[in-house]
Amino acid sequence: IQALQISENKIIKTKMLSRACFRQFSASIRRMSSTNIVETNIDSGTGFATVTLSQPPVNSLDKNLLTAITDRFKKLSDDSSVTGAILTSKFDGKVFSAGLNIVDMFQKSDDHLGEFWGMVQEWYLTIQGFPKPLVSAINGHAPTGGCAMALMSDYRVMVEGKTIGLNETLLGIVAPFFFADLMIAAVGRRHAEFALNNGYLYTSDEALKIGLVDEVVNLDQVVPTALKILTKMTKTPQPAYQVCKNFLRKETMDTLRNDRAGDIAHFVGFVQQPNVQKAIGGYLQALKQRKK
Ligand SMILES: CCCCCCCCCCCC/C=C/CC(=O)SCCNC(=O)CCNC(=O)[C@H](O)C(C)(C)COP(=O)(O)OP(=O)(O)OC[C@H]1O[C@@H](n2cnc3c(N)ncnc32)[C@H](O)[C@@H]1OP(=O)(O)O
Repeated sequence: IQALQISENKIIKTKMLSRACFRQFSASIRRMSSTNIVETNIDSGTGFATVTLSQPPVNSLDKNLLTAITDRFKKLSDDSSVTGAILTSKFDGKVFSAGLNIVDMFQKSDDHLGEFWGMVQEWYLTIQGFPKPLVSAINGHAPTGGCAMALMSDYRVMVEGKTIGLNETLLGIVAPFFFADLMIAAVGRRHAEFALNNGYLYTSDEALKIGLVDEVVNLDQVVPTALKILTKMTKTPQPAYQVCKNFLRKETMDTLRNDRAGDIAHFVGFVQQPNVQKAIGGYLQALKQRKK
């Protein structure tokens, strides 16, 4: 009987302990009501939000994902309990993001293209204007728009052995001016001209050499390294951080804000050209056939 009582007490203690652990865990990690394509967890101890892009197969930025990311960052901006954020991908070791969804630019009406580009503008203005420290944990390939999204963060930690770059010209399209300015801000005009004109995709190590990313680490160190630097960045007095970030980024953002309709018209006119459509169609086909 005594033995039974002891083991029952042990069970009760174990249950109490696991409940306490659960309470502690749920108190420290808050899961934001996320869409399943953008998962967000907030650590209530540090106030760090981890935003994980989770749209299979490659996080291509279609209308749904652009809207979900934009909404998420707007909420994180407004949430005073959030001190900073990490942007990463669920498909670690594979793809951070494959950039804008090419299907959204192929054989579409002017209205579809216009709406799509309006969402691209909003996505750019929201992440680039995110007032808190933002670190990209680039845990896979980041071509074109995936690279642009990483460039919108304040620090980039990349996994070894993958590729990153604004390689639009290889598709027969041209990176918009606000992508180009992101590259110029990171690597300077000389490297940016070479990178954009030639649609150059950099390996992680090459990207580190020109300053396109700030650190290259192995896969299991990507997020921990991003957290370490975010901890440092959030120690800077935040009103000063925000004012400084806004001041440094304002000019290009204002150029876009002041003529969003003109920029949309420019995009639609450019993409609807028969030779551009032909190039996009050929590229899409090549992507599909790569696997065969
Ligand atoms: C007069 C002068 C005016 C100048 C004006 C300028 C105005 C603006 C002009 C227009 C600007 C447009 C800007 C565009 C920016 C972009 O972001 S374009 C996006 C380009 N993206 C890419 O090139 C990346 C392509 N993808 C890849 O390289 C690879 O998929 C990968 C390395 C990311 C991953 O490789 P892997 O893991 O092997 O996966 P895959 O088998 O290749 O792909 C799986 C699946 O996804 C499809 N897919 C891949 N990427 C995209 C994409 N970006 N969009 C849509 N779909 C994509 C791929 O086809 C596979 O589909 P299936 O499974 O075969 O169906």
